[in-house]
Amino acid sequence: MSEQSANPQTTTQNPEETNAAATEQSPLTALREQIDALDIQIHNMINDRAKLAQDVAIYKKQTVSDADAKSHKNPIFYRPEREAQVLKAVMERNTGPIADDKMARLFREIMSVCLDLEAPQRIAFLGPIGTFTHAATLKHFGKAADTMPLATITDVFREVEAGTAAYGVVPVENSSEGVVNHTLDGFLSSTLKIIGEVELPIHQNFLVAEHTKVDSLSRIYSHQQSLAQCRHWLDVNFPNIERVAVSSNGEAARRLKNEWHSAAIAGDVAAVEYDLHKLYENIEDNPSNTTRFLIIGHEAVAPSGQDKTSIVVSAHDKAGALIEILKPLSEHGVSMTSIETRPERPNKWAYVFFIDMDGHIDDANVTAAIEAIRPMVKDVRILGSYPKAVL
Ligand SMILES: C=C(O[C@@H]1C=C(C(=O)O)C=C[C@H]1O)C(=O)O
Repeated sequence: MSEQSANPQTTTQNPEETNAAATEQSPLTALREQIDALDIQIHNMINDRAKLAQDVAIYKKQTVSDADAKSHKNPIFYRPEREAQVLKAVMERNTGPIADDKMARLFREIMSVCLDLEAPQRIAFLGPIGTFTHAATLKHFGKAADTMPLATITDVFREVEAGTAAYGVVPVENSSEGVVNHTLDGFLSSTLKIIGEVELPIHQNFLVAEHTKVDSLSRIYSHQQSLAQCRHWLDVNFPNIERVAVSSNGEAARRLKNEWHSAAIAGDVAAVEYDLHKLYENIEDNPSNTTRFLIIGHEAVAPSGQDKTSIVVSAHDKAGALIEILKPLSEHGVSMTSIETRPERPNKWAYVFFIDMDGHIDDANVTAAIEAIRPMVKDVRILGSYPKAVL
């Protein structure tokens, strides 16, 4: 992004319009003058906001506790609960004509650059560039984040654990394909916490490059899940071209560079990254297809007012164990939002349950429910309390 002066005072005009305005000011010129005047105010206010964020950064540095300073812990600049509250407030007070979610996205980007000014944040994600996880990363952290594509979910866990990246983004479930086992299993061998979630509607595009000969297409590349999500559309529109599954949608898009007879199925981020043209948009068979991603990190998150808590429970291998575990939740009025079962490796026929519930671990009823589960099971681990996805 280019550097801009902190206090813009000048405006530029199209010379043709300046000539027209010399004789009589056109309504267009008058409207644009008003826009220019507002832009100056908005511009200055954004920089004023950024200066306050810098003051917040100074405060955060000063208030790192002595114990933390001794163990060389850095202050925590990124505050997911505060960002969720800011975005929620934007949506609640918005009166239009700009839609609530679009207005929130503008503020998302403003916060992204403010946080970057406080301290740049490196975010590892399941790559390569152009995947839906990349899109989810930009949606959650904004475009100022220093993003780091990695080849596998295990790599994302590892780099965040090692501190190479402050946070990581991994897919956890798709509304039509189900859970991503690698991500759930990642938590079984890691001490990382869940610090946020992001939901992304999955829209697939039929992409071609500048040099593609659209009339003689013979091959289409995509990730196997995306090919499956567009199966019916492909059967109807391109029944005879070869479908080739590759490691990711980003990789599919990348391959078009050297091939004139191939197309790719991928999302918007891939189209932009690889300079491809959308021959057809929204070609997914199920238009409400959504993927949920988790943000992983080291620090616990304070309550935002609308939170979720995730736990993993290792149950005793006996009949009725699950029913027993779920009872304390309803007894304490905690609503469970999802449950997934995974084998508890290396033990044969033993299982762990990943349970998501409404509320924060600081809420008395959530703590009470979890404490009531504890004596019934081999182990309970709190994976994290974090703000529900806002955007
Ligand atoms: C300014 C702060 O730091 C960061 C930037 C925020 C913002 O620009 O509003 C919000 C939360 C933090 O991620 C803060 O903690 O308030």
